[in-house]
Amino acid sequence: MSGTSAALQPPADAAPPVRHPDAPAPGELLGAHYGECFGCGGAQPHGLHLAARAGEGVSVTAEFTVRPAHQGAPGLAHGGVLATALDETLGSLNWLLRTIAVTGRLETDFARPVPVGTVLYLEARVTAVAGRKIYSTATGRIGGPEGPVAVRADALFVEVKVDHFIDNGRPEEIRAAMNDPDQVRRARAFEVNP
Ligand SMILES: CCCCCCCCCC(=O)SCCNC(=O)CCNC(=O)[C@H](O)C(C)(C)COP(=O)(O)OP(=O)(O)OC[C@H]1O[C@@H](n2cnc3c(N)ncnc32)[C@H](O)[C@@H]1OP(=O)(O)O
Repeated sequence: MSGTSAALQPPADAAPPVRHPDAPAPGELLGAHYGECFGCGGAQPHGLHLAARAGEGVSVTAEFTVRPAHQGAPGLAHGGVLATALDETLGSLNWLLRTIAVTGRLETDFARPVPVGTVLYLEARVTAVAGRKIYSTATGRIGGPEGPVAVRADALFVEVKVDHFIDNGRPEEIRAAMNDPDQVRRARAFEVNP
């Protein structure tokens, strides 16, 4: 069973997404937006270490290998971890729009169990943009990039200013991020979005 709630239906005045002219080229790895991110950061030992790659248009692909630390039931991936993989992949679409945005709503279908050791092949694309609202959709396949869909999600991301993180994040991590030139460069690249 699957379906999307009314909150995830783009309004009539929504526009197709526009790939930013400075977006990474199709095939290019996007890299982590933050080293400590549970979804994509390299500094989280039990994180997903999800590596997203730019696709055509406003789309990305990503792979995530389910490890023992990601279990829910014995030998199976935890549903929340799979939702995280979808959320992170959908979030990485914002690199192609050059927009800072956070997940407002995420609706997930779990269609097949995903065993430990499985590579989840994720694919996401933006479907529409309406003001600050970014509508997107993602699938996660198993057995190969063309394999059966195990999980899927529809999401609404909401554009925010960089102050969203500065005002709400724990001061220790904000201070450390602001003292990291690479982190500041990544944030600035998004902030000057025309
Ligand atoms: C540097 C790059 C960083 C990328 C990080 C990616 C990491 C992976 C993605 C994540 O996991 S992000 C972390 C999880 N998400 C959050 O922590 C967000 C927490 N929520 C908020 O901070 C606010 O609720 C939010 C910024 C989403 C919205 O608050 P605002 O006060 O800015 O906006 P507002 O409430 O006015 O809503 C703006 C529009 O979005 C709509 N909206 C907001 N939340 C919604 C919702 N949950 N469902 C449906 N619609 C929603 C809202 O109805 C409205 O529509 P209209 O413009 O048509 O009136």
